[in-house]
Amino acid sequence: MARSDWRKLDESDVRVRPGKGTRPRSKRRPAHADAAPAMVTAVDRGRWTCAVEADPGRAVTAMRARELGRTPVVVGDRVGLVGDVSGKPDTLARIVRVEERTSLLRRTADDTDPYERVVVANAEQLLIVTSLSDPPPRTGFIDRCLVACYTGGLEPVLCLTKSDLADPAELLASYSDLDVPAVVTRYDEEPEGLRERLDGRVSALVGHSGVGKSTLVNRLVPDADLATGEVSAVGKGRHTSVSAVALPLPDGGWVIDTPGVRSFGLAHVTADDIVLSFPEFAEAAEECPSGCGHLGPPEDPDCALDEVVEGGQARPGRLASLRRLLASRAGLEQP
Ligand SMILES: Nc1nc2c(ncn2[C@@H]2O[C@H](COP(=O)(O)OP(=O)(O)OP(=O)(O)O)[C@@H](O)[C@H]2O)c(=O)[nH]1
Ligand SMILES: [Zn+2]
Repeated sequence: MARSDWRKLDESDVRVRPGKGTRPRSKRRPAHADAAPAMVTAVDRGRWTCAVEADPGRAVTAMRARELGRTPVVVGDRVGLVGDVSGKPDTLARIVRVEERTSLLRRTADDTDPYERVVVANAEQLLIVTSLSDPPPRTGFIDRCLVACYTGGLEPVLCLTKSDLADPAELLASYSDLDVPAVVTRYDEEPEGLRERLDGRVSALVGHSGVGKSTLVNRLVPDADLATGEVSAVGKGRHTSVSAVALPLPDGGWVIDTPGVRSFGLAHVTADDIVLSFPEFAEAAEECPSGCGHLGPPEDPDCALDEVVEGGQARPGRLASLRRLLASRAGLEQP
């Protein structure tokens, strides 16, 4: 899959190599060469929970070193830790380094939070959890997730739940032209296909309330309730974690649950960003008039993408799917 130039989306989110800025190198910096590599698994009010690479079972609580300034540090970030990394009660390590991110998943701004924020860094794939019935699937949501994947550098995976209630064939058919991998699950069967997909990888999960995401997470991660309970005990009760949390899979890999994430910020996404994820159309898009939205006639009568299909270099279904994604982005711009 061609990667779009998602790194340009928002400089402030991606300024992840501290030390390159205006701040002079401090004398202490060389000591950070042996900072312990770790991954952020949870964030809660100025404290970061990290899993040390050498011993992933050890949960280390850390603060952000002053020299990092306001560099955002989110779940999935690969960091360097110094200080007390024993993970013993009442100890506190310091995050002195944040590695360059390989992917970004960004949340839409809402009323309580006027800024778009990175929710998860470095996830390799996004599991788009959708129930086949009760609640019925919403393709608009799926499409927006796909755009977030293509522009954020994640591989999308459709996870269709509750197949005991409805046949997945129709929904699968409507995504077949996008070549999105899909797994189908039901709660009375072991999710073996899903386990295989997740094995050894870092995967974020997103889905609307009621689609069966908790049911899945509990199945995949024994003691998931326990793990989330620990980090979400912020006066709201054990199971109301509101930010992403990474949970270790028993055989290696992580699932990052994203409670409360209902959609993704597409405000900075351009039509070209999306087209770049479709290699067969990327070149033709350069022939389009500037500012072309690539929707085709009547909106974009001179769009060059139709010629790719007419010339037999791409399936018509691919262009239709691409344009459906483009339209879901364009729809956001209307009041
Ligand atoms: N028929 C059927 N019901 C399911 C399946 N998976 C989950 N459910 C039911 O769907 C409801 C919602 O499941 P949850 O796992 O709580 O869904 P969720 O997406 O985590 O929703 P929230 O907890 O609200 O975030 C529950 O009543 C589950 O028992 C399934 O495969 N088939
Ligand atoms: Zn065009």
